[in-house]
Amino acid sequence: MTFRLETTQADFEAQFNALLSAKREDAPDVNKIVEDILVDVKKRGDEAVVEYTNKFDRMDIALDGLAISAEEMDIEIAKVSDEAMDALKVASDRIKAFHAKQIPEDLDYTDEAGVRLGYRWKAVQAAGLYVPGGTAAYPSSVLMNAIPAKVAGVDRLVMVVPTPDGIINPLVMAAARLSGVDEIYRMGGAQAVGALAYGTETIKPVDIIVGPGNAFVAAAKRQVFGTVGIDMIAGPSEILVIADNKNDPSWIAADLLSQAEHDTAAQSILITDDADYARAVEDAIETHLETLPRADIASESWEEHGALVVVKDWDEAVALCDRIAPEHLELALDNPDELERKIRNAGAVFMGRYTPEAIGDYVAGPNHVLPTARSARFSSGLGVLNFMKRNSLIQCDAPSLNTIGPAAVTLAKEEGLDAHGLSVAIRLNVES
Ligand SMILES: NC(=O)c1ccc[n+]([C@@H]2O[C@H](COP(=O)([O-])OP(=O)(O)OC[C@H]3O[C@@H](n4cnc5c(N)ncnc54)[C@H](O)[C@@H]3O)[C@@H](O)[C@H]2O)c1
Ligand SMILES: N[C@H](CO)Cc1c[nH]c[nH+]1
Ligand SMILES: [Zn+2]
Repeated sequence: MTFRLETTQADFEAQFNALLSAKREDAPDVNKIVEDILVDVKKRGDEAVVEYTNKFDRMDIALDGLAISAEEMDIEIAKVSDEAMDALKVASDRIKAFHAKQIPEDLDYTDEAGVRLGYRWKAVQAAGLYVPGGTAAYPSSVLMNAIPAKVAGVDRLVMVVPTPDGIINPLVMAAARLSGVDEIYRMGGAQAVGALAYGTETIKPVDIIVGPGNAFVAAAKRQVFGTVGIDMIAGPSEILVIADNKNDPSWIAADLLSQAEHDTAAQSILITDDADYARAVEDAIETHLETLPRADIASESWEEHGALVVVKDWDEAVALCDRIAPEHLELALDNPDELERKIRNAGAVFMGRYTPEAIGDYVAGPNHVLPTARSARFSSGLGVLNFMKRNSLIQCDAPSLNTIGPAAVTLAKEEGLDAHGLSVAIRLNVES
C-alpha cells in the first residue's frame, strides 16, 4: 500500500523510518548469484558470458557473437527517424556543453621553501559503460555515460548493453556513435560487468566501470570494485516532489509517475503541506495510470514504494528530504531557491513549477546518472571527474631539499626506516 503519512500523526517517526528502510528490490540471493557468475566469467571468459547472455536475455549467439559490428550499427542507425536523430543531437550538444565546464584545472606552484608542488589531471585509459536494457532501452543513458568520458579524454570507451531476444535498439546505437563509443558488446547483467572487469578472449579489461543497472548489475559492480574503479551504485530510480497546492495535481502526478514507470522497485514520494492536495495528486495518478503504457510497472512501484507525506511547514519538508536523500528532488514552489539553500542531500534538484525531472533525464545537460538509495548523502552524479584522476607532482632542487630534507630524515629514523632516511640524507648539502 502506498504510504500516506502526516507528520502530526503519533506514529509518524516509526512509519517514516519504515518507509526509509523498506527493501525495494525483491532479490534476496543476488549477491550469491552474482558472485557465482563473476567467478565463472573470470574462469571461462567468453564461453561463460555467451552462456549467461543466451540464458538471461533469451538469445542464441555463438561464441564469437558478442561484439556488435560497425555494419550492424549502420543497419540499426538507418532505422532512426530524422526527428529522433535531431532530438538526440540536441541532447548530446547540451550534455557536452555542460560537461565541458567540468574539466578541472591542474595545480602547479612553488612554495616558500622553494619546492614545486601540484597535480595534473589525467583521464583513465579505458572505461566500460554499462547501458541498462532489461525492461527499457536507454539511448539517453548512453549519452550521459559516454560524453563525460570523452570530454575527460578516455582513450578507449567500451559499451555493454543487453539486447533481450536479440533486439538491438537503433537509437542506442545512434547515441553510441554520436558520442564516440569505440567498442560495443551485446551483454548485460553481472556477466557483462565481469567481462569488463576481468577481460575475456573478446574484450580487453577496462580501468573503470560506470553506469546504472538493476540489482544484479549493482551487486556485480560492488564485487569487482578494487579490480576496477566504479562510479557509484545507481539503482532503481527515485523522485521526491515537494509541492504546494498551487500546482496542477495532474502535473505533479505525471512527475511522480515518470520515475515510477522505470521499475517496480522505483520510488516516488510527494511532500506537501495540504492533505486535500495530496489526495488530489493521488486521484490524478490513478487517472494517468488508465492510459500509460507502462502502467503495470508504474502502479506496482507506486503501490509498493510510493508515499504521500503531509507536513506542517516547509522546514519539516527540508528535514525529511535530507533523510530521504533522493536521487531527484523537484521543488514545485514559488521560491525554490529559498528551500534549496537549506537542503543538503539530493542528487539533482529541479527548481520551480516548469522544471519537470524528465527534462534532466534527457536534455537539460547535467548528468542523469545520480546516486540512489540514500547515497546522495555522500556522493554526486556522474561527471567528467569520474573518468579522471590526479597525479601529484613534487619537485625539489638542492636548496629546497636542504630546507625540508632534514625533517624527513628525522621522521624516517623515528619510523625505523633507514633506507628512507639515507635516500634523503645522501642528497643533502650537495653542490648543485
Ligand atoms: N540511476 C540512473 O541513472 C538510471 C538510468 C536508467 C535506468 N536506471 C535503472 O536501471 C535499471 C535497469 O534495469 P533493467 O533490469 O531494465 O536492465 P539491466 O540492463 O540493468 O539488467 C538486465 C540484465 O539483468 C540480468 N538479469 C536479469 N534477471 C536475472 C537473474 N534472474 N539472474 C541473473 N541475472 C539476471 C540479465 O543479465 C539482464 O541482461 C532500472 O532499475 C532503472 O530504474 C537507472
Ligand atoms: N530517470 C533515470 C535516472 O533515474 C534516467 C532516465 C533515462 N531515461 C529516462 N530516464
Ligand atoms: Zn527517468
